[in-house]
Amino acid sequence: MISNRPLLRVKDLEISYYHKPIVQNISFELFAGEMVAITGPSGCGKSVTAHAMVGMLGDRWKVTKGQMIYNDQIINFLDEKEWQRFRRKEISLLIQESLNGLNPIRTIKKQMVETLRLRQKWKSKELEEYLHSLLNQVGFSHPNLILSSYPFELSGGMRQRILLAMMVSMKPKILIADEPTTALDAINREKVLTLLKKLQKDYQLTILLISHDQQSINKYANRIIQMNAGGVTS
Ligand SMILES: Nc1ncnc2c1ncn2[C@@H]1O[C@H](COP(=O)(O)OP(=O)(O)OP(=O)(O)O)[C@@H](O)[C@H]1O
Repeated sequence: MISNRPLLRVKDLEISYYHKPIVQNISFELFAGEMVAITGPSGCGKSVTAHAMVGMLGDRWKVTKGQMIYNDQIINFLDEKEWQRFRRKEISLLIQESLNGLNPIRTIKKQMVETLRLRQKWKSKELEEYLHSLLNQVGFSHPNLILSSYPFELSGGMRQRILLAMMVSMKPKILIADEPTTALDAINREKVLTLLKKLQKDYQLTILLISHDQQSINKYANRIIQMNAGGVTS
């Protein structure tokens, strides 16, 4: 069920690089439980906006105007430690580069266990069962095979689904997926988007999908936000 109170409000946001405004007039709201797509021409500021929402703008970037309000709290001014906590518990960002974020010399199991231990202490049997259920949820019917694999042994689509499982295990309220399917072939693209839709339903997860793929957006999103060089028009 989609709530009628916004979980996140972005109000008249301006983001600058070296004090020069690059992205301006960004205003939109996200409601709990919906999947919203942001689309717009290349370079209009979709990724920069997504990074601002999780406190991951680079050194020379700054939010110079406007507000980001999450659950009635202004989050513009969180410090790095607070952002880290925020990214684990509230809003997670899945970006193409996160695929490289999987450590190539560690098995999937080691990496998943590390992530899960960030959230809570586990007894080993429970941990094992939870790992299996997470991998089942993202569509793997032979979790043991996946857990003993190294990232290079898996396809891009499989790695994407593992990252999603790891993010979901942190139980964020909002997941921002920035072009999650661009590097994938049509079959894997469909798998990842179907999975996002399932996670939205199963966990009441709010999803912000940044995508150029109009067909997928129309098929999967509850609502579309159109961004352009002048900001957000919806
Ligand atoms: N590291 C950077 N240094 C300087 N300018 C940058 C940097 N990253 C992005 N920009 C600029 O910021 C603007 C917004 O870029 P952004 O990547 O957010 O666009 P986008 O809408 O996500 O594009 P795409 O759809 O191609 O991913 C663009 O004008 C881009 O050139």
